Amino acid sequence: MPQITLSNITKTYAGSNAPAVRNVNLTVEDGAFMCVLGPSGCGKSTILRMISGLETLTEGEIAVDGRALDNVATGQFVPPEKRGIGLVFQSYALWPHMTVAANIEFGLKLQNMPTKARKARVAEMVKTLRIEGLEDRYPAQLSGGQQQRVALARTLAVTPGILLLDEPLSNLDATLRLSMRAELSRLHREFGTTIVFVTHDQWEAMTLATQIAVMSKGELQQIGTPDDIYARPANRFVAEFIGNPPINLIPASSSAAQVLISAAPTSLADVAMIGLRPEGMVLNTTDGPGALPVVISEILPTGGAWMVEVTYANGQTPAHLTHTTQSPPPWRVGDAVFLHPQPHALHAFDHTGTRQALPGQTTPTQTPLLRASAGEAL
Ligand SMILES: Nc1ncnc2c1ncn2[C@@H]1O[C@H](COP(=O)(O)OP(=O)(O)OP(=O)(O)O)[C@@H](O)[C@H]1O
Repeated sequence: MPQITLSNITKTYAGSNAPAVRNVNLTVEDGAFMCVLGPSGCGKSTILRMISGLETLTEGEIAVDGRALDNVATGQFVPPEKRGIGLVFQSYALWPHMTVAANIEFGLKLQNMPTKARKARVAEMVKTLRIEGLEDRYPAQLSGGQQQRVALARTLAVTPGILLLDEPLSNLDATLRLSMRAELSRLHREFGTTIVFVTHDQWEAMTLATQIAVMSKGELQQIGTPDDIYARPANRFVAEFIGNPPINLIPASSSAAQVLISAAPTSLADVAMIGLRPEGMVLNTTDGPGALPVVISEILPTGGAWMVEVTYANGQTPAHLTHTTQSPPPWRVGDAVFLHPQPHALHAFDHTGTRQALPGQTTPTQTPLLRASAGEAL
């Protein structure tokens, strides 16, 4: 299956003075499930549309297995229909006047596949996508989730080496999203297709991706495995964007940060902000190195888990932190306890927002890109 390479790609739409995508370098390895993740308007769909050929580049090159599909310098441009790329958008764009079977068969007819082979392929896709019994219905007679499956079946029927998915699950309810996620994962395993999946949903990206590319304001912030992105965020933007509830951030100059970091022998000279993941701390009644004396200010059950808000009031500026736990907290609002940070859950960020590895921590496997502009994005 193919590898996709984006080299220094920039896109500035006509009439706009700021690029929607700026100087992005990204390699999607053969057989990868790459999620492009970021807030609305950060340029995710633009990247996908450029890979598909629906948008042209302003600068740079997109290549598949070393063959340029779009190269601004040489003027090379392969039209979308010649790229061998399947595309599924948020709106499924099924042909309304064709039945489910005819929709799936459509691309195979264009490929001049003989009738018998075509029918067999449609039957295979219907089975794979679990839409048996719906073959003779029209799109208007299907639920959103069924339409979604038909759109995927139609795209996968022509066995594209590359599959581009733009928020394909966003119109589905929570239960259907969950089962479609599992289905996408299964399809990726079965077909080995190289997938680029655009989403603003961090949970979707964390559960599906083999690699995640996090974007902000048209720029790539970090590329890594879900674990890299969560445990070793390259900068403050990534640390804050990933994680729910979000990471606790405390100015390094505050006395709360000084206490928390005292267990990790390090100089805070270059550090502007300390981050602590909500699940990366223990509350108990024992003092110790790095333990922060706090008071429980709120306990919120969230169904099988609890959010515990705590306040540290000893310094000049009080610090409010959120803790999450899977066990029922034995505390009551107003109880005084000690907060013990777990070393792996503590993060330090410098004045540009770039993460500084603390003693015993590693730096991200693939670092970022555009250090200065990552700072700008904060
Ligand atoms: N055809 C266009 N002409 C001009 N500007 C555009 C066009 N398409 C997108 N943009 C702008 O480019 C930027 C990136 O848009 P894009 O659709 O790639 O973002 P996105 O991350 O996919 O957002 P969303 O999650 O909301 O779909 C936005 O500021 C958007 O307004």
